[in-house]
Amino acid sequence: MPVLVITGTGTEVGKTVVTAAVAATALAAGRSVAVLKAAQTGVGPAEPGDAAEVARLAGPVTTAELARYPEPLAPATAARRAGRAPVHPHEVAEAAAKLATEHDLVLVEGAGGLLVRFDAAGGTLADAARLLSAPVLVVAPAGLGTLNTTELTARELRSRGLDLAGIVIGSWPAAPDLAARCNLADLPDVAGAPLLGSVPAGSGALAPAAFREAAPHWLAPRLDGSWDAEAFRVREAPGAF
Ligand SMILES: Nc1ncnc2c1ncn2[C@@H]1O[C@H](COP(=O)(O)OP(=O)(O)OP(=O)(O)O)[C@@H](O)[C@H]1O
Ligand SMILES: C[C@H](N)[C@H](N)CCCCCC(=O)O
Ligand SMILES: [Mg+2]
Repeated sequence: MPVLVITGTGTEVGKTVVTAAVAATALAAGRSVAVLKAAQTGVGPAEPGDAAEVARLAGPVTTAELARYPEPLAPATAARRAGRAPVHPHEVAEAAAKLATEHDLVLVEGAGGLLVRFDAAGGTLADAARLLSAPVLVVAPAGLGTLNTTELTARELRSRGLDLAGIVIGSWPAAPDLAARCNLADLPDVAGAPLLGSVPAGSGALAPAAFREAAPHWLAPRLDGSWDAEAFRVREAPGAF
């Protein structure tokens, strides 16, 4: 199934920008793309959400959002406080599977990190990935502190039998410090999965045409949307790093 679940080590790590880069790369390779934001929090009804931001940066993708809660909180908390129905993992999986029948690639962006709760029963994006048997891409920051949160995320994925496709650095600094430079060797090691790319800091502010032109160069070829589940199981590090 052409579904890639995009999670991160936390919130504000660049999941949306990475999702846009993967979408732009797949579009440039001639593939049709859908972007599903499982639950959007912290955005008002008339404001663009993450899926709209992906479309703005990447180009013509189908966008979908299962629920929107205005308070900038975990989806389960925001739903409870709003007195509204939460989004359950099976609904995320069903929506992604439906989009997958009509698109070459479906990108599912979570909210915050992997174990952020979507419903009162503790359902998470990991549960949706499991229902979909979809590989998971982990977006991580560069710098001191990322090794621990990346390894925790990778271990949790593995303990659930999920396929960790690889790591992408969400915002690679123009002047990387010692810790960031060392991350290039250490992140794949602690994650047990390849570093599949890095998006330069500030890329989210590029003009869409410049973003679309540059995005394929930030990612390993396997993220062009032509991958299949088998290809993603290959664990060699990309030459670009
Ligand atoms: N490579 C980048 N270039 C420019 N801005 C970036 C980049 N990465 C992250 N940002 C900025 O950092 C902030 C967080 O990024 P982003 O919205 O992608 O986070 P997220 O991981 O998707 O968070 P959420 O959990 O809210 O979905 C945004 O303001 C975004 O513009
Ligand atoms: C509001 C924010 N930008 C995200 N949409 C939601 C992040 C939830 C994080 C919850 C947590 O880990 O404490
Ligand atoms: Mg986001």
